[in-house]
Amino acid sequence: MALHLRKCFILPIRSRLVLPQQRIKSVYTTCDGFNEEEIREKLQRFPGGSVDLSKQTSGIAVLTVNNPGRMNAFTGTMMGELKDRVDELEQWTDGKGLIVQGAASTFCSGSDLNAVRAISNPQDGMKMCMLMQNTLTRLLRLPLVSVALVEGKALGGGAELTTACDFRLMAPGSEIRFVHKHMGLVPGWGGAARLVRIVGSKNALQLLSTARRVDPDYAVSIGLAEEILASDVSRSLDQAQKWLSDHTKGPSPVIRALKKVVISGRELPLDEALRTEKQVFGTVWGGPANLEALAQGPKHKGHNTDD
Ligand SMILES: C[C@@H](C(=O)O)C(=O)SCCNC(=O)CCNC(=O)[C@H](O)C(C)(C)COP(=O)(O)OP(=O)(O)OC[C@H]1O[C@@H](n2cnc3c(N)ncnc32)[C@H](O)[C@@H]1OP(=O)(O)O
Repeated sequence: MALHLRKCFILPIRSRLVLPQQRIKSVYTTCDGFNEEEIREKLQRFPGGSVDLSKQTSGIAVLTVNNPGRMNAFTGTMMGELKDRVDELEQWTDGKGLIVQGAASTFCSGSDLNAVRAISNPQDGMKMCMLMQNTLTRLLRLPLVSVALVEGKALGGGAELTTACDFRLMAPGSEIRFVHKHMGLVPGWGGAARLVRIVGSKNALQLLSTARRVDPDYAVSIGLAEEILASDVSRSLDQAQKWLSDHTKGPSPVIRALKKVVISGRELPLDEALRTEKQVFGTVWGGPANLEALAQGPKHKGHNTDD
């Protein structure tokens, strides 16, 4: 074990965040006994569905959990595909926004119970856990403003997936539900750690210990969701696109830099967050967008500076 550890290079937390010109690092590495190939090979035995990604010239991408015959439950192969899509998004340097949705107007009903039954031993469960925690942590750390578009049901791992986005928009009648207690489980994809940071530990403990249905009104009241969409289900994605484009108006490098400084403010001790902020500031100060704004002179007279 000692020899094994000496071979590992444990990255300090600051180097695991998204820094300029640096790949986002994973939570678990070989030092933690994590072998991605091994768990992905095991999960390959549970095929079905897909995780689709469409990147638009607007700088907004749409990631779709696509397994409608099973309420968009994650099969084993879909867990691997989600990781591959996050890899793709990390390489997408023109991007500034991301919408995560489910197919057929419902979000996601968590892990495919058939896969769960087949890997229900602690060792395999924790390996699946490490794969999904790595992926969802990197998803949240992408330099993209991300929104979970919640229609229908987001249950179990599906509820955890909503917490791996910066924001949540909910369609009328939709629900987020941490059903883990009823499965004799706790969240394993990082959903508990993120939920505490979103709604606070009291609300998080209530949602987990009651496994209650969180409808849009309640979600907004506890800060789990930003807004409730208009009732026209056929336009949910359009509404989410409009909401996100309003929140990402401006040059992509600036929007990406803003997400980076918020990530470091959220995850790093103050001194390190300040150092990261200075580093990111250096990537935009005197950059094209800054120089163009200076050339235009003062323009922020009205309340809405986006006019
Ligand atoms: C903890 C976390 C983890 O892995 O760490 C997890 O996510 S464990 C998984 C946590 N998720 C759950 O416990 C949700 C389980 N699913 C449900 O409670 C229900 O299906 C709802 C999602 C509420 C939808 O109910 P509804 O009556 O509308 O439809 P339904 O139940 O007939 O489901 C339609 C079809 O989707 C399938 N289906 C639904 N959810 C599934 C799932 N998670 N895994 C595998 N199949 C699933 C059903 O078996 C059914 O297939 P057939 O027509 O062929 O019968």
